[in-house]
Amino acid sequence: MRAQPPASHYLDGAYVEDETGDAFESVYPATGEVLASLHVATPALIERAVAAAKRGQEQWAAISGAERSRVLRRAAELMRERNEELSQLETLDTGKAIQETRVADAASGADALEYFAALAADRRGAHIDLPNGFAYTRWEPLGICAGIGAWNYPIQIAAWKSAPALACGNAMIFKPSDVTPLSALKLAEIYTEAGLPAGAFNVLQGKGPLGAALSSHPAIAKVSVTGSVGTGAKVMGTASTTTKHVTLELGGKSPILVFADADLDAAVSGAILGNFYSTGQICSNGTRVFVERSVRAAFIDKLCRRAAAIRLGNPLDSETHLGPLVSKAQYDKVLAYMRVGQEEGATLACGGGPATVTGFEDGWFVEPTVFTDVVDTMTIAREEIFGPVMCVMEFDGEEEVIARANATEFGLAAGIYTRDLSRAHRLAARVEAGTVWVNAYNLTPVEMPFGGVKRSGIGRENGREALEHYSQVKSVYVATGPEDAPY
Ligand SMILES: NC(=O)c1ccc[n+]([C@@H]2O[C@H](COP(=O)([O-])OP(=O)(O)OC[C@H]3O[C@@H](n4cnc5c(N)ncnc54)[C@H](O)[C@@H]3O)[C@@H](O)[C@H]2O)c1
Repeated sequence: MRAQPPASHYLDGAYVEDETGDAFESVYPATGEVLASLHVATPALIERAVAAAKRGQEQWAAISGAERSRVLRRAAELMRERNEELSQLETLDTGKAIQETRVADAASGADALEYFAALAADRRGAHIDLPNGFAYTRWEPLGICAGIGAWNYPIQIAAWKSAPALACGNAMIFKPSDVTPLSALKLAEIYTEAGLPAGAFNVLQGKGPLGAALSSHPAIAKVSVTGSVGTGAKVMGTASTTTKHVTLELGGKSPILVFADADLDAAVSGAILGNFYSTGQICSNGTRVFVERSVRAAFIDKLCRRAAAIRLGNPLDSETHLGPLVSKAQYDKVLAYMRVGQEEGATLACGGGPATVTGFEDGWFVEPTVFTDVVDTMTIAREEIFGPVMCVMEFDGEEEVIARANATEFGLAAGIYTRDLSRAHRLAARVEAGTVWVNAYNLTPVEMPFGGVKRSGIGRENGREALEHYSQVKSVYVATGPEDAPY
């Protein structure tokens, strides 16, 4: 199985290769087969990308908002037309089941392009009346922005970052994760075909050191990273050396609160989607499921019956629910957490180990896993696992559960299942999270801002709020009368 792109990088409107950069490979997680061989960007290539982005940004920012909107809309159309091709590529690169990638990856990226296309044409400042004149504000682009992606939603992340950046008149240099390097190149092709000026969107391949080089480059004004809390902290440190703007979309250990009055079937669906979708590799997953004591047994019974029906299999088969984990490293990490959970005394209600899929014996498949009798201090209840591993805990009453839900360094998301809407709103205000779902979980429409509090991040993607993270306001004071000098 091959998915070799014409070259490793895309800059200044074309594919570019530089074989002097270290070689690395992208593999299909279901079989371990090599999909593509690529090279890491060299320092010379980084400089070429920065020079191209500077030219591209000047040209792009000089055209009208309405024109920028047309280009982004055309790119969204192309993404939708190519959804099947892009979904297959994403499934090969990530191992995620095609039934997911068809609806949640390029399609979600196209939503972002469309949404920010609409806003591109409507960027306007304020008029402020003053005693001796007036002031007005101008929203201006930042310049060159760097985007750094994680491997779980490669093309979606590239689109969620580049769409608001481009809408505001910036250029972007995007670095996908080296684990999933392929689909961002396809997005670059689409932008060029849609009429984006050369250099306004570039893709450089590489690992941590390339991310660090972009985060410290003096000509780059902003860096937006999606990744782990540790990486976010490093990026913030590096970016501080040149006082860059940062957006950090980081990890989580989010709570789902299930009250006794909830629709239990809906709560079980939320817990399943919020733990097993994308084989559990989602930042906002609700991996700590707190269930009110009186419904605990019924909840676990329904949950395990539903989990047992999850189909692991060929990721390219439309009937498959779950594919493998993305890499051997992630497979080893998730299995280690499954062992630690048992060693620390949690009860294994279902799953708990590697899974064998006929015809894909070399794939990195693991069983959807539910631990019960989990105590808040256990490792599996505190650390982000990033695999299909759910912890179920019981609670008695609102005060107890909100304190326990908030007792974490993370603050990405939370879910509340109850029929008592006063309680839902009361707790939505008290839970420390960037996004709260009431009687739903893990839905991220582009119209709604998304991001974390506490160590889960800074800044927001999506929604109108994202534009403020890709532009800066300039105040212009205009005097309409004489100014008295005090001396
Ligand atoms: N909040 C969100 O929106 C969101 C979305 C998806 C994933 N995530 C998080 O991402 C993590 C999983 O993805 P991952 O394993 O690819 O994360 P990671 O932190 O290992 O890597 C993320 C990206 O940062 C780059 N990087 C690594 N070191 C760097 C450095 N020193 N400077 C600059 N860049 C550097 C990597 O090459 C990669 O492109 C999880 O913690 C998950 O919660 C968050």
